[in-house]
Amino acid sequence: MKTFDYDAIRLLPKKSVLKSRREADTSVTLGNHTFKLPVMPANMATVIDENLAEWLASNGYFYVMHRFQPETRFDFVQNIQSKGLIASISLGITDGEYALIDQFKEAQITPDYITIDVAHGHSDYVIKMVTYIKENLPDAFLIVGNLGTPEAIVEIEAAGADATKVGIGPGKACITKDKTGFGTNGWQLAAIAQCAQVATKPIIADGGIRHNGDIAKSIRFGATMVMVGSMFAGHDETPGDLIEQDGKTYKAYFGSASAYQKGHSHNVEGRKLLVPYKGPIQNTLTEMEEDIQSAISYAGGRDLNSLKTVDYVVLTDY
Ligand SMILES: NC(=O)C1=CN([C@@H]2O[C@H](COP(=O)(O)OP(=O)(O)OC[C@H]3O[C@@H](n4cnc5c(N)ncnc54)[C@H](OP(=O)(O)O)[C@@H]3O)[C@@H](O)[C@H]2O)C=CC1
Ligand SMILES: Nc1nc2c(ncn2[C@@H]2O[C@H](COP(=O)(O)O)[C@@H](O)[C@H]2O)c(=O)[nH]1
Repeated sequence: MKTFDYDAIRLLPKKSVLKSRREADTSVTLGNHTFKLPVMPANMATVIDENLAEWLASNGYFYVMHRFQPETRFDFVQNIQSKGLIASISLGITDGEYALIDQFKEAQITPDYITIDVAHGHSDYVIKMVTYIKENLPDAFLIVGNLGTPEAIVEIEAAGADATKVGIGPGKACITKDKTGFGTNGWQLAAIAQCAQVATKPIIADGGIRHNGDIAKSIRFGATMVMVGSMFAGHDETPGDLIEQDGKTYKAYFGSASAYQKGHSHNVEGRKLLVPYKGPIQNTLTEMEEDIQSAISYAGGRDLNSLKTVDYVVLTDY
């Protein structure tokens, strides 16, 4: 099996048809809605909170709220939908999560997007949850993760997922490969390519995005959108206090399977690190948009579709 990752790939330019990069359209449709960028912040406690979720929804960006304050999710959905905004939440697969689905059904409230968020999404118990959600909240757009193989994509799509999320262990706060020996760390982009070959529904590339150019590369190899953790952590709007160290300013970024998030030390697969403080998140989103517009121009097109067919080289020294 040939493997490669983001750093080994260079996309090859085609003749541009744009007078200005500002003409390039970076919008993407997922389910019934169209968003400004093919990018979403990771559903992690140090990346998003309810305030940022509402800001993103109000400004045309997709988001997935995390599941680590489980008791707030019902009110969150009710509140954000009362403002005419999209509700997008995460669920686990433990018994209590079924009760939340029942609560939504009884109240006749359907979150617009639900993401099943577990480490190993290719699981009988994930399939059971997919089935339950599709039976009880059929109008919710269901994203299921995380997966890392074509077999998993085929089975989870067949179970009823509307989109799948690919990436086992490429995240910056991740220690899965060291703790278990498993995952797509080091070959995440090739894993996306393999999964995309069998996928009939959108794929979200999750983890390992270190540069804005990695967004274009993800789309070239089959992703519809990307999920970004560490690059979104550290902003004014992301959760956490500023930390001063050696004259520099940081914010904490910790894995959802870190002892810090779990509150215990069993089955830890994540770590805590500091990321540089980055100021307002709008600046980062604008830079991403401009870089994706440039990428579309290099691809010789007018929108994200043009990225899907560009040629590329694999650098052999990696
Ligand atoms: N993308 C990635 O590479 C990874 C992401 N994460 C993130 O960390 C958070 C916690 O993940 P997770 O531990 O799945 O969530 P949970 O702690 O909610 O566990 C999921 C459920 O599945 C059971 N389970 C069975 N086998 C596994 C397995 N191999 N790995 C994990 N759970 C298993 C667990 O039981 P029991 O605990 O008794 O085994 C638990 O009931 C999530 O937000 C997830 O996205 C974590 C690791 C990797
Ligand atoms: N193996 C682990 N993966 C984790 C954990 N917490 C989150 N994640 C995954 O990382 C991405 C974000 O990656 P980044 O490279 O953009 O920082 C996130 O969406 C999860 O899929 C964890 O504790 N362990």
